[in-house]
Amino acid sequence: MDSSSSSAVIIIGAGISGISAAKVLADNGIVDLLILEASGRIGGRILKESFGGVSVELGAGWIAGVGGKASNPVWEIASKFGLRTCFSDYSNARYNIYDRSGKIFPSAIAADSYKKAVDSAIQKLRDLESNSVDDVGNGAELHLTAKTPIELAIDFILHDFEMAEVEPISTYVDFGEREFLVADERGYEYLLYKMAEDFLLTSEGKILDNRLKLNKVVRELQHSRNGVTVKTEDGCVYEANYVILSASIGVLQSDLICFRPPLPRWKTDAIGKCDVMVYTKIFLKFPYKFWPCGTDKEFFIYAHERRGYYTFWQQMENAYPGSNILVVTLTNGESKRVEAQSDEETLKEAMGVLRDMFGPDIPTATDILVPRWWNNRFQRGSYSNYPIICNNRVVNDIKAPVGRIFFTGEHTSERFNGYVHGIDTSKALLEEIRKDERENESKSFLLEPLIALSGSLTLAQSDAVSGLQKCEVPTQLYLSGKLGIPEAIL
Ligand SMILES: Cc1cc2nc3c(=O)[nH]c(=O)nc-3n(C[C@H](O)[C@H](O)[C@H](O)COP(=O)(O)OP(=O)(O)OC[C@H]3O[C@@H](n4cnc5c(N)ncnc54)[C@H](O)[C@@H]3O)c2cc1C
Repeated sequence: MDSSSSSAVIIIGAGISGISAAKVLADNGIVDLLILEASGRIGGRILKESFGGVSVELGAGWIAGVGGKASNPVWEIASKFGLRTCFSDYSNARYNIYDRSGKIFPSAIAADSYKKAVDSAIQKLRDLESNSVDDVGNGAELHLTAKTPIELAIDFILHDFEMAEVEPISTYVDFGEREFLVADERGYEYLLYKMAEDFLLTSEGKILDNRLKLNKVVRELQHSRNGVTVKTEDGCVYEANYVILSASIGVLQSDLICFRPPLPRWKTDAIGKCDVMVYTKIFLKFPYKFWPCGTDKEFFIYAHERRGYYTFWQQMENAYPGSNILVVTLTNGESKRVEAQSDEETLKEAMGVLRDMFGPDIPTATDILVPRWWNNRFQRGSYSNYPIICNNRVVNDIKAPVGRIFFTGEHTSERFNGYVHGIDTSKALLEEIRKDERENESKSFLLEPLIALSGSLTLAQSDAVSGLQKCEVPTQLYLSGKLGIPEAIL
């Protein structure tokens, strides 16, 4: 067991943001780091699992935003390491909408319903914008008028899926409107291992570096102007000058990590304002295909009077020919409901829906996989869901440091929250450390006579001397926009 080891920086969480933060620090010569990860692996919400003979992505599955003027950095890394991907064409989904008797809605009706839903949502969005309210809910306002099964189904795919027509999606705006599904046996997480290889000791695909500690659940962060003490569930204690916390917004909203002293009110208020989206991909394996195939049939939709009831389906034939796998996506309330029931019950419901669409004679799935992101105490949901018209202050407060604790993770990115890429990493901390070093150099020069004396002082007195090398400027100055991050903490 580690007892009270000390590092320059402790990074909590080894998802994409924790690993990229560590890489930025290491690339800049800060190698005295420690990564504490609660689970037994790196990757966080980038997670593959073997299912039905192939590798499926339970978390992030798509590289969203490709083909535009600017290059998507995740796409660049994926291309560099030869990750196998498959283009996803959502544009036909609206022409594959099934009613409960298995009939496909005529394309004219589907197109018309789709246009009406988009127009009405855009109009409502404009109304909300012109009301200049600070924070406007998470989309519920946009879909109040959907009533019939087809309207509800379209509404679900417009809002619970990102189909660019309604809310401008920053990944599309910045990087292009194409999306590629990762279909690689090594998984999306392979990119993380390749990133880690650059700065951690690895051998044959395994990370051997003892600066990465798995199964270390951080339960307490005790912080002061001098540093941070990190306590883990197994009773270990680690000291650091700084901490970077990459736990998800759902975890920050839970009581998993206790802060001593508690986080200030502006911080907890901001954390509380961000909604958590639950997004669940349920995988079903069949003995043979009974659904129509082809590139224009990759996605299909089930129109039911209950919004989001097994609405959005994807067949995996384009990604993995011959795999005979279907994926259905549930969100929020439906996700939580399904997480709480047995997989047998979920299988029964899903088969009921498939039999509505394809008739009573289709075979029952031989296997089912139901991820449980909501009930995972290291995730508590799938990704952050900021209000549609959001005062930037909320995101800024969520990412602002508190003393020596810095925050990173998808929820701290103004433009790309909810996605794998664009995550703010440790550049702010890096500047802070550099500044700290410069200040310490000049201050220790000035304090040399005092420090020389400290040999004859009591412990408390010498602490006070080292305390003289620090000064505190309220983090609120950072928040008021008067200071940048480094100035705010020093
Ligand atoms: C179902 C699903 C589908 C998605 N689809 C896409 C997609 O198609 N495209 C896309 O770009 N993005 C997608 N995302 C979002 C994407 O996965 C995330 O934005 C991204 O992976 C978040 O990375 P992160 O490092 O910020 O957080 P995480 O990956 O959650 O990393 C945080 C890490 O912190 C650890 N941790 C938490 N608490 C503690 C603690 N107390 N002590 C120590 N460690 C702790 C966790 O175990 C975790 O490993 C999806 C996510 C989900 C769940």
